[in-house]
Amino acid sequence: MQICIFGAGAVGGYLAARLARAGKNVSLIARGAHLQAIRSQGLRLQTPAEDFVVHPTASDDPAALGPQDVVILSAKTPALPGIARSIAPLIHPETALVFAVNGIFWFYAHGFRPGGLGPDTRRLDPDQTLENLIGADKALGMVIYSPNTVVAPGHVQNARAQGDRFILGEARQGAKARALKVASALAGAELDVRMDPDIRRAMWTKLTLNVASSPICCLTGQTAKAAFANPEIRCLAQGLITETLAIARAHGFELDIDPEQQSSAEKTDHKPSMLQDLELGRPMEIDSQLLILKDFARQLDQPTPTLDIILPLLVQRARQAGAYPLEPEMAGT
Ligand SMILES: NC(=O)C1=CN([C@@H]2O[C@H](COP(=O)(O)OP(=O)(O)OC[C@H]3O[C@@H](n4cnc5c(N)ncnc54)[C@H](OP(=O)(O)O)[C@@H]3O)[C@@H](O)[C@H]2O)C=CC1
Ligand SMILES: CC(C)(CO)C(=O)C(=O)O
Repeated sequence: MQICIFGAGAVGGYLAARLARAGKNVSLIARGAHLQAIRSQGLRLQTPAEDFVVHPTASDDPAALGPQDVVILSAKTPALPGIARSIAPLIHPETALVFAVNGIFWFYAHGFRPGGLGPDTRRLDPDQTLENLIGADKALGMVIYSPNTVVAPGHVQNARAQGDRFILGEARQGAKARALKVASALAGAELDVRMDPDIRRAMWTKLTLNVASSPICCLTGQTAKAAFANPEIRCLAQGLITETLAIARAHGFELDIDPEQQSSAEKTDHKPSMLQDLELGRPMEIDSQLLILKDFARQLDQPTPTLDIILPLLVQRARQAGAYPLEPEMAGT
């Protein structure tokens, strides 16, 4: 099985390091100083429990790697259309394309109409680049519980001693052939990969973490552990989680999540990936993690009073850092 990690940054680097150490046939698409470092010194993964270096093949040119059985795309969502435009050399008719990202998957609405009403997901693939160049039939989603940071070129740090896990499911409701193939490709690499035929439910569950930690950590400049130690901020986090649970419920997903417990779930000193992007002035996932929630809510006339306060502040902060476009966002904030 040929596995390629496209976007071998924090999460992709974590996966690539574990797969390479297990002797899997894994290659990476990376770029810039990170690529140079991986080529010259290898890819280093440091966790609270271990620290090791692997030497997988790495390139910035998909044509140099050729067709793959599994491609894991683990870049920030604003980068996905650009990746789709360059990915053709990695794909053969049976390739499984795994979107290992936070937020609402771009393929969310594909073939899925709870209650007959399909949510409007245009914000996630506005030019339909992903739909046209990849297509939901080949796509899988991966929900990630693994806090990682690229701390220097070629060097990924993981903040959790144990408990990292990756949930995998196909975009197409009821399909499982590709998911089985990916799970078997990833097996035996010290990765806790679980298959879930209802990947949208797993996605909503994870989003109830990001909906609070992403904006609050960006606005405070702190980790979730530090920011949520303040009871008033924890209360704000619970408001965001409660609104997200209501949106999920209205769209057909009743989640058994207690906002109070969920707002205390983050116990590591990890800076959320959105805060990492803000600090580096890199495109932030505000559309796919947050603004899309307002689209979903508006479609069913649901109020989102807490999101309505937080999101304009976050967008303003992101624009000031050059990490979000200046033009008005599609559905306003
Ligand atoms: N980091 C974390 O702890 C977690 C992240 N996630 C989610 O996982 C996904 C990936 O996040 P994360 O790993 O943090 O992201 P990173 O930014 O660390 O890594 C993405 C990598 O993709 C590279 N990339 C982007 N576009 C291209 C391209 N066209 N060609 C080559 N390389 C490219 C980036 O390069 P460059 O830097 O040059 O742009 C970067 O190295 C996100 O959806 C995030 O929300 C989920 C759980 C935890
Ligand atoms: C690990 C976690 C949950 C932290 O918020 C995350 O998803 C991220 O960093 O984007």
